[in-house]
Amino acid sequence: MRDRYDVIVVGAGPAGSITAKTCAEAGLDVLLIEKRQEIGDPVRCAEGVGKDALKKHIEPDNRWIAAEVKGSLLIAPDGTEIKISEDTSSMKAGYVLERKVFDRALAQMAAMAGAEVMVKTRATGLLRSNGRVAGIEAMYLGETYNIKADIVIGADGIESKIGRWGGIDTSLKPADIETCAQFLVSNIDPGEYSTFYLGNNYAPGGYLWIFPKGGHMANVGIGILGSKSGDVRAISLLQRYIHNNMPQAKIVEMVVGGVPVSGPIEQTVTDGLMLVGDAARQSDPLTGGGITNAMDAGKMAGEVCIKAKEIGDYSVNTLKEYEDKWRATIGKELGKSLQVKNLLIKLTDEQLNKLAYSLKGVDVSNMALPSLLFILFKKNPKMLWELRTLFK
Ligand SMILES: Cc1cc2nc3c(=O)[nH]c(=O)nc-3n(C[C@H](O)[C@H](O)[C@H](O)COP(=O)(O)OP(=O)(O)OC[C@H]3O[C@@H](n4cnc5c(N)ncnc54)[C@H](O)[C@@H]3O)c2cc1C
Repeated sequence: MRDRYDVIVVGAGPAGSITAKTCAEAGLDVLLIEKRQEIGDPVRCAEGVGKDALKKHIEPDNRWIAAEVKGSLLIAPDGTEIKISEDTSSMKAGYVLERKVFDRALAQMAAMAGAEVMVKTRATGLLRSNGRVAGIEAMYLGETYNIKADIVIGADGIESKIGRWGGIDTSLKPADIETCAQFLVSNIDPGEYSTFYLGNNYAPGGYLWIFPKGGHMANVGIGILGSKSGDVRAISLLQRYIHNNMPQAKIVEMVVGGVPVSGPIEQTVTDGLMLVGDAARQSDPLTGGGITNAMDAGKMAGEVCIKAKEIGDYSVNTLKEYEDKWRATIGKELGKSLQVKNLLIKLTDEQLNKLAYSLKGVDVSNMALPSLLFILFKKNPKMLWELRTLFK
């Protein structure tokens, strides 16, 4: 480790590794640090991604693809099924990853591009110079180091402290967090679709998912909205579901974690600092998916670092280009998803059933989620009136 870099990236998840790789490929001096001793482990993810969104960044590799899924199956509270095919759906159809291997492969790409990678290295504070962020304080093997940089990237996930230390408000209210519990179970046959169960009985303000992982295994999890859960815990609902519906299942791994579902936050850059991925609350408020958004944002942030280095300006004036770019792309989609989520969480189970019935006789199998929503809106204008602005 040196005492100075062009860019320091804190957090070696998908956001951090893609940012580091993008910068290193352009010849910038990059340090990528990860507080855990193994990149990608423990997993905090259901590991579903869309094929096309992923392929923009990395060639699919069987080392980290656990299973391919044909599409998504949405199950209404009364059991009515809606099947959407893989090709056009934005519902996390495509691959179910082995994130322990995937995250490491992304960090390896950053390393191969020239980034220095350090594990078991935790950012513990930010350095400042002339009022701007100018590096980090880090803890490595019990020693504290001050490492300077022109730009610090906060890619430190939902638990991000970098933003707060940099004076950016990243606080999340209970209504902004989906609290999740998941078991990797074996001895089941989950089929070839990612399945989503909706309804308050399964998951208040969220959903229950079953993602096939190949070899008679699946990620079975529940996410519930902090503001809707009351005394109910995601883990208890999950245990009940497994007990009642998959008595033969053997639990081989457990995951707990939170997903930010706030939609776009006010600010993600300041002088010498940018936030990417979950640290910037860029996961989808409707689906909870954040892997490919994190990668897209990492690429955008990396490109802006390169530009900043070229012109020698690391102030918010230059870094703001990243904020403008992600808001115009990822941010727009997050805004729409937030609108849909905010309506869906208000619907009763009966209303959800009604929505599912209204698709009877309609072939939705090759429909993308926006088209599906449009049809639902056309058939249920009163119930979905709040969403009318989405279809202008
Ligand atoms: C239960 C669950 C299920 C999910 N399922 C899906 C899904 O199916 N599909 C999907 O697309 N998304 C899913 N997500 C969301 C997805 O996991 C995240 O959106 C994604 O990992 C965000 O990537 P990231 O790089 O921003 O953050 P992370 O992957 O969280 O990486 C942040 C990294 O920063 C490190 N770090 C934190 N603080 C410090 C520090 N001070 N110093 C050094 N390192 C630090 C952390 O250890 C971590 O490795 C799920 C999330 C949960 C909790």
